[in-house]
Amino acid sequence: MLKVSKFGGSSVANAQQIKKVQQIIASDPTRKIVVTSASGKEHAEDHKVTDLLYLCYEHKRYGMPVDSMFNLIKDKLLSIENELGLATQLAQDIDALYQELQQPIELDYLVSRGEYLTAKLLSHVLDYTFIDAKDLLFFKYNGELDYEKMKLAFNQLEDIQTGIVVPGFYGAFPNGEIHLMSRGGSDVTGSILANLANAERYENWTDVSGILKADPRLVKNPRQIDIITYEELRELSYMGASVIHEEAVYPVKDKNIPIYILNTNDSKNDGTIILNKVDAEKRHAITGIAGKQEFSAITLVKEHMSSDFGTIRKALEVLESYQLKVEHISTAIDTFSLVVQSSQLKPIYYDLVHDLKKVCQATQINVTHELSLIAIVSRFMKEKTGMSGRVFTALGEQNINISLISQTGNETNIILAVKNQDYKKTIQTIYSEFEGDDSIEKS
Ligand SMILES: Nc1ncnc2c1ncn2[C@@H]1O[C@H](COP(=O)(O)OP(=O)(O)O)[C@@H](O)[C@H]1O
Ligand SMILES: N[C@@H](CC(=O)OP(=O)(O)O)C(=O)O
Repeated sequence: MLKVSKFGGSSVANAQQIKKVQQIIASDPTRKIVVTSASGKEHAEDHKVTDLLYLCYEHKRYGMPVDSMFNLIKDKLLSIENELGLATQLAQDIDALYQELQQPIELDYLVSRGEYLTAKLLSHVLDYTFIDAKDLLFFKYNGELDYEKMKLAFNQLEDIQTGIVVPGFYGAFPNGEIHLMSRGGSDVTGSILANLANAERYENWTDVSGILKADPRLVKNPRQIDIITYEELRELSYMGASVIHEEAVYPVKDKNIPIYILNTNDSKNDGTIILNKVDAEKRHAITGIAGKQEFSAITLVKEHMSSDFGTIRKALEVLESYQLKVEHISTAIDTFSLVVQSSQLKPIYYDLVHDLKKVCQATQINVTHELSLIAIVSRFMKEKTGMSGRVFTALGEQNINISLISQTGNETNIILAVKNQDYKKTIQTIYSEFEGDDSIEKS
């Protein structure tokens, strides 16, 4: 049986980190498929190679010099090669990229070079074969993954038993052009490869010991989640728990392949296991809390809406015509609110409000900006009473006003909107409210 091991940017940020990766791979002979992100931040003030490549592209676009930024990338990668005492083609590859940068260059191709160069370097360290993602991960022109084509390519790989390293974050369109995934996409590459390999497990190695009950940048020493379901993970990651990309769930879920979130800096820690179904022996109140900032709520008021048909549908059609994604809906009798990302709303704001008013014959439309969405996720929520009561009381005691509330019949989460200024305090307050609840009840 094989394991697919994906290493995030922090795991390949410098030579010391790469040595840890080498030890992790050497400690388990079934770790034959390795995916890597581009070299990431060594410390808080450092820059991710991916961010520098985006900056190079933007500078070039505005006719500004790129050399200082490009040299940061060059120095970072070459110093890793140097410290590890490797003799590779890296310097020539980087110089060739610099030459390409003097000509018109596609953004996706340029940014993908971070993963490409890092994976080449790692393949030398591990003595595994480098497989370019453009020859293994295929997209159709509509952006969907082409699993049939990927299966064929994967089955033709000859070096799996000796080990392969694949760059994450990109693949190719049918014409061979590079197509970049969304940020954090190397997690998805790992998940796709785990699916293709029918892997025993998908390991996602990062700089934290698994998924924590809250973002460690907001809550001091949050507890670690031992086991979580795919559904809970998807909700937490979509709502901002950035430790793993929200789309990484689907390829492994189909085949019931467990995901392990593990710490490159503490490889003995069991981390978090993500499964389809958990045979729980402990019931906790909440699995985790996550949140995202910068949302707007469009609130539409229409007299006698309760006796009308189709007002919400018409409003949703207007938003669809502007390709504006609805994050949440809450409804009352003659009014409803649609929550959207502020950055998507901004450029179309006046036209959209005008169209909504006309198409829905709204009495009034109010838009509230600077909102944050916070999700409280738990697979046990259904079985527990008083959860929302505790959340509201705890927030009330801190004078935090809740702008919107939503919960679906699944009862796996409660979603709240609060003002951006209350974002951090809300997450901290909810975390403290439930912190002591772990392992209090046995099933
Ligand atoms: N609930 C959470 N649990 C763990 N980490 C979280 C959570 N929410 C946010 N994070 C952040 O996610 C980071 C790991 O993700 P990322 O930076 O993408 O790592 P990598 O570069 O290894 O892919 C952690 O360092 C942490 O700051
Ligand atoms: N390097 C890409 C892809 C990725 O997955 O990175 P990381 O694993 O470091 O989050 C990014 O920064 O978006």
